[in-house]
Amino acid sequence: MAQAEEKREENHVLLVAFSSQGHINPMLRLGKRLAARGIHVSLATTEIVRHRMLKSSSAGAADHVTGIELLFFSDGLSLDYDRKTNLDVYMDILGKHGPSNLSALIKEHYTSPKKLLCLVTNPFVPWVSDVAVEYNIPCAMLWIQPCALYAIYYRCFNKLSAFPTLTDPDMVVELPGLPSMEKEDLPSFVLPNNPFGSFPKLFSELFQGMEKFKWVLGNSFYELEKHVIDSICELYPIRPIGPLVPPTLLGQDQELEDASVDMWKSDETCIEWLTQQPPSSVIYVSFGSIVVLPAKQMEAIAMALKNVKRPFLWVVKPPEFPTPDGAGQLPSWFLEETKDQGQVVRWSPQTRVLSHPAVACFITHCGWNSMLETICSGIPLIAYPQWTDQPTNAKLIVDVFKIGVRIKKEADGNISSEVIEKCIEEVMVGPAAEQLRKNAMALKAEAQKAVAADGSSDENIRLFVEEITCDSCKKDGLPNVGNLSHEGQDKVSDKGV
Ligand SMILES: O=c1ccn([C@@H]2O[C@H](COP(=O)(O)OP(=O)(O)O)[C@@H](O)[C@H]2O)c(=O)[nH]1
Ligand SMILES: O=C(O[C@@H]1O[C@H](CO)[C@@H](O)[C@H](O)[C@H]1O)c1ccc(O)c(O)c1
Repeated sequence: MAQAEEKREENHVLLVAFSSQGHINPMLRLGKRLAARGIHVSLATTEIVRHRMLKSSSAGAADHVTGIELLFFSDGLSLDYDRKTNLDVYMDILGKHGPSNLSALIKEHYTSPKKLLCLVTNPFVPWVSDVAVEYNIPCAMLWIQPCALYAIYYRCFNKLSAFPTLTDPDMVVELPGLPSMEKEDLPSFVLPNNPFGSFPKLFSELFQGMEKFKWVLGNSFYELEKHVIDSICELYPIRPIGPLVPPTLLGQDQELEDASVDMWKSDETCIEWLTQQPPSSVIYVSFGSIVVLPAKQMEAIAMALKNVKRPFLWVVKPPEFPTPDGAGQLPSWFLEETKDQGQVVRWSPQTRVLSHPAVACFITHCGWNSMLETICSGIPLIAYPQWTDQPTNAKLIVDVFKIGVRIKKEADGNISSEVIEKCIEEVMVGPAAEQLRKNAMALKAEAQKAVAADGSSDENIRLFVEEITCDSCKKDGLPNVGNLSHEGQDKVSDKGV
């Protein structure tokens, strides 16, 4: 036992993630890249994850993911509490109980916590940096959204730029390295009508206290977001180390195992069905793990899919708790009237779907994991963003990456099936569609280059490992330098920021 503990502390990094699949999986993939460079890695998250993992698989344990040990602490709520509907309460209770429960977990599992090389946290659990201070361990943050969002929040919550207010809700926001943004392009948490008070509070504390993080790593790649990455490098640099997606999507060794958890059991039958479809013919539709669309919007999508008469694969994830008025449910006529046209599943093996040759495009809520997976599959997107980072991600898809189109809402906030049908035709037929496909394939190639040996992201991981393991850096504290693999950020290290 004493020997095992000693090993655990030697060259060891502890990752701490918020409980959602889209937050844990990029952390695990970062863990895998650190492990490939000789670091021992564990990941701590809350008990609800263990519960969901056990429910989704036949395995009797949830203690390891491809060599990464999983540790769990309580978020202070019972397992059957509806965290999604009561998001503000959840974030508040997690912020109150998380720090002491994580601290107790560290004490229980590590005899000398000080020997940990680093704690790595993600944005929804920023208080991990206070636990790092308690044990005198350096702390890094893995930013799990586009670097653009990091730059927007940094400027907004440090009051460095003007953002919409109750008196000027329609102002256009101009920020360095980004296109002009109207209110529908901004993250919902910075808008005056945002109903989730916990997030502006959390982000204000996070972005006004960035000095607690010695490193900010980003799940993105330099070539994808160079202008905005350069624009923030003199404020508080972010080093892109992604995309953190399964190795098979990156053209890496097919034998390399992915590091990820599944909180829902995926329906593999859709892969057999895809195999029977013509190449580049299928419209894939999914809104991720959290979004539940109102009945009217489900109806508009259903109608559009039926009318375009193309094969489709639609993920309709049953809501975990009862929803009002048929939200998240298929219209009653849909399955019967489209039975020879498409498939509906409750949860798909999404990365296998996106890289399947039969898939032509993806109608998506624009969660960042889904977007990165699509970029790495080289297919165009149809953006239908809902909240948080998604509106800005949609703006990036259309105006910066130029790999898709966006479903425009009507004045009353609803969407019409005609508009969706038009978007589908735009990404599937004609010279504009051809250009989107070309752009998507070019970004896929850039993503593969970034993570390959000596690529920009690989170089940033190498640098991070060098810095967390270097004795003099540990003792003296590190300058917060950005990505040294390109010119813009070299300037920062010259100035010794
Ligand atoms: O049917 C599905 C839908 C989604 N996903 C995965 O769930 C994650 C969703 O993360 P994202 O950031 O896109 O959105 P969120 O669900 O967090 O809103 C992605 O990795 C998807 O590959 C999946 O495996 N099957
Ligand atoms: O933010 C939540 O989940 C998703 O995270 C992705 C990475 O940050 C993001 O790109 C995507 O748009 C989000 O939907 C999230 C929020 C609240 C909650 O209770 C969760 O379980 C997850």
